[in-house]
Amino acid sequence: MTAEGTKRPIRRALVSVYDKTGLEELARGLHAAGVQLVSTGSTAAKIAAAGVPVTKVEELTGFPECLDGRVKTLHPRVHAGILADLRLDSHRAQLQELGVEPFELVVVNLYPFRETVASGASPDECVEQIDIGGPSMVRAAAKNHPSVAVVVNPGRYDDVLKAAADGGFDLEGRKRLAAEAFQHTASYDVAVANWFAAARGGAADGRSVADDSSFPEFLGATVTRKNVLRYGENPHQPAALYSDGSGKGLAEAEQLHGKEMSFNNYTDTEAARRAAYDHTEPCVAIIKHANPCGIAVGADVAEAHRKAHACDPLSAFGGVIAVNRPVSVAMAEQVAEIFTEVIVAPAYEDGAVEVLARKKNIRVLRCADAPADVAEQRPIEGGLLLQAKDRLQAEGDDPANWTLATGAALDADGLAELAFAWRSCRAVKSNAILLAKDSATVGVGMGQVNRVDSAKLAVERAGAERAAGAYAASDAFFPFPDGFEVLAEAGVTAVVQPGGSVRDEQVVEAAQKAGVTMYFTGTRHFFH
Ligand SMILES: NC(=O)c1ncn([C@@H]2O[C@H](COP(=O)(O)O)[C@@H](O)[C@H]2O)c1NC=O
Repeated sequence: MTAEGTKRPIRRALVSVYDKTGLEELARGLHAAGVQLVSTGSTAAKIAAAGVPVTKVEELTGFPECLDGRVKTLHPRVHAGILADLRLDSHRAQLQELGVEPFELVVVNLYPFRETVASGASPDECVEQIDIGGPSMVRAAAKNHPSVAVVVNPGRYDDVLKAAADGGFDLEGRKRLAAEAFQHTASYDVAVANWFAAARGGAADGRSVADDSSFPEFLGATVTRKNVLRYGENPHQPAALYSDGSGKGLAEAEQLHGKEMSFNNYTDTEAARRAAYDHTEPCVAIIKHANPCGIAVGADVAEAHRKAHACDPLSAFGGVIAVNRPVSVAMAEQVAEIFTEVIVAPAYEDGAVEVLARKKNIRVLRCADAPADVAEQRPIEGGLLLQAKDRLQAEGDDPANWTLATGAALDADGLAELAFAWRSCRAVKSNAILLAKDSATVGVGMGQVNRVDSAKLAVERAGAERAAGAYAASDAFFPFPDGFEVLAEAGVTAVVQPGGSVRDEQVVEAAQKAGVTMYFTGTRHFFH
């Protein structure tokens, strides 16, 4: 059968919408195309006010809308009209017997449940905004797509009017609309289910009374495909980008210039933003393969960028840059000199994008918000792991709370240097050892399966001159003195580490012998 042959002329439409955008034009257009309209309370009132004839659903059902709108369309005269499979003689005959006329079009959009929750409304108000009749009609019409077209999005009204004037939607079109409709109700129900899961027990801190954990018993997510990417981590891996619909975060960043973002660009940019926003002063983080090749803070972003780049100019080639402040023209001029894959910032001063855009390929992203404090998910086969985000801790990450394990206490400037090293170390993956000077990284050791090799790498990267007098941070404790000794031999001034090893005493003794100041934070920041 041709697509033309599968068309279903639209004679009668059921319209019940919370969001009344475009409703008058839709009603006028449908009426002009000879479509009879049946509608609920305020939707019908608006259609009538636009001068378009409309039958109220109450006239159809012979039953008043009641219980504050909880029951309007939940009636066999409505649902039989939606669910009759008009391909079947038996269904058509039954409709005739029952005196029910079928609908060929259902236009519905739902009560604003998410928006009501986001507004901080009371539990009762949120519950009242759980639409029942709307999803019932949408699901019924979508199931019966061989006979009915269903529309849940005002953005589709132009298509509806074209179809109404042109013999109706064909089967392919009705299937597409049905798929959209089920996505719409699925995402709506997930929002409701998540809200219940979080609210169950009603504890103010969100804890479930059932098991006293802060984790919901049910975790639903609906994401929609935003882009198909060229490929994934490797060219033989197909990949795509999905958005959670919040309109926020890296997935929704605005691209101001440059080639399409790749899968690896996204993962590196995510890591770069995490690193840059760990600092409160103007900060620039340069990332390659999810690890920093330079992080620095400065009086302004141009200074921070110069210092971050100087850490490891070789590795910064082709890097991803994140900034926690608007990019100035001065910084843009510097970046434009260096091959850079991506730059992401909350904003760009006038003229900065134009300077960056001198390079054809650099991807320039604007992402207004700081990274959100959301729980982290990691899929594993058969499930996923969920953990709270590794936030900076008021206790262990504030030098005021550190314990001096050995050596002379640092003055305020020295402590600030060590605190910079500690905060930056959080951005380094697997056995992180980081050397810093003048609030800039100078040597980063990462990705090793033992801490000694990371220490050697950090020292080697820094070079003898920069390592001497540097401030060192280790993301986790030294299990033996050997890793520390590599740093001491290189001449570091001070080391900060969580402490907590069974051999802490030996490590502290080694520091004492070497005359190196050592602080314990009591907090660890693994990052894998
Ligand atoms: N209960 C019902 O029978 C019912 N039928 C339709 N609705 C919803 O009522 C709204 C439209 O109502 P009105 O036309 O009165 O503005 C739509 O969002 C629709 O999804 C209902 N409301 C909630 O469940």
